[in-house]
Amino acid sequence: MQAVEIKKGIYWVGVIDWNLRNFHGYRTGRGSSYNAYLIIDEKITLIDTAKISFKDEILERISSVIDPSKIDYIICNHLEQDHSGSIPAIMEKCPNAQIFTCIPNGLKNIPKFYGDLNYKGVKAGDSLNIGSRTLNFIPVPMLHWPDSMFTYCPEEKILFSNDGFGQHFAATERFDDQVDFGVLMYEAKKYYANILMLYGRQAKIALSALKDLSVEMIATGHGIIWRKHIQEIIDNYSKWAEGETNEEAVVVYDSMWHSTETMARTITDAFSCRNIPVCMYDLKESHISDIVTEVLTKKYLAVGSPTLNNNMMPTVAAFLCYLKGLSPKEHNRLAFAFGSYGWGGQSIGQVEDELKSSGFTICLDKMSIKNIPAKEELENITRTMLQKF
Ligand SMILES: Cc1cc2nc3c(=O)[nH]c(=O)nc-3n(C[C@H](O)[C@H](O)[C@H](O)COP(=O)(O)O)c2cc1C
Repeated sequence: MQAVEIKKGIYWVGVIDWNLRNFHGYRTGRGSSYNAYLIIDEKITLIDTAKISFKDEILERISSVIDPSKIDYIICNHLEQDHSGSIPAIMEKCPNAQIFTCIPNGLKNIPKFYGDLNYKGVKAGDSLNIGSRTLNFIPVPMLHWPDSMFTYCPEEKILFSNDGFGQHFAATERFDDQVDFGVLMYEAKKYYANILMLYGRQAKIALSALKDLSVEMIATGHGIIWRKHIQEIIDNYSKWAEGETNEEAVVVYDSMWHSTETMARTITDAFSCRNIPVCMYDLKESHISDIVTEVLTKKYLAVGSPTLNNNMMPTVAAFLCYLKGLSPKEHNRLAFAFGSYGWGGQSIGQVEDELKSSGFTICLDKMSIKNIPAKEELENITRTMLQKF
């Protein structure tokens, strides 16, 4: 387990989690990594750690550079256990090390995680001299926990951004110019959609804090380090945080006997007839974390469910629950509901209500069809869609 020198005297000592496929409900098809960075200076400094299950691996990587007992400072940019979980194991090796965490929320909460250790709170504008280098602390509260912060090293022009700009992407390569750019940006978008979409306001504040910094490397807490495509990822974060959407559509549904599915196909076809790029997802086959990645940048969303026992289908309810949590309410996105039913037909109104309470503007009356759609009913959907779009 060798460290990777990312700049003279600065080492990646993280962990690659090749087999991670489910990260608190987010499907991580490409695995992930927990990136930690070791700076060799007068004060040996470790920035972030890794999940507790990988404590031996991170210690081995650190040991390939120095004896871990020599660590003076540990910067905890974020308390979540994928970044902080190995702190106790590392502190056993360097019991006199000082742990830096954000004031007030990091300092207040960290004892609940790791008990009584040598903590020091830092706030915006604070800096730490570690010898020939300085570390400046930039709290980014709610990006995506109250304690989240970035650490910036002006002498090296490196931003240690923790969850900001990260991606769940396991790879032996460490830099953005070494991996496929399309895959990398897709995974960065998927990360933003699933973890940060609801914090657009906070993302904009974080981006404005970076405006005056000279950054040559963004050393993320997950995935690949940015050094070539820094402007592209910052530009995309600005667009995502603004809630910019393209004239594109997403159609999402579940169906028991294909009637709602037939409606979904008709709706998809109508978008396509209007040259609105559209993708269609059956919730039995597609994962909600992949679907919200598309929703992030597409203007229209159509959601369909048949009625099952006076309700929408549980798959649709799960999708809408996830979407409601992530939806930035201030963005003007357009949506409508559709579905087939047998008698009461409650599901379609329920879907519409959920879309409204997720902050979507309803752009078309809900479309309900009793039992199997007749040809004229489908033609009516097409006509309505073509008139609207
Ligand atoms: C187990 C089951 C429960 C159902 N419950 C309801 C219901 O409570 N209210 C209703 O209007 N239709 C109900 N239906 C009828 C379906 O909504 C109807 O068959 C619809 O056309 C199915 O659409 P789909 O082909 O997209 O699955 C039920 C159907 C099944 C199989």
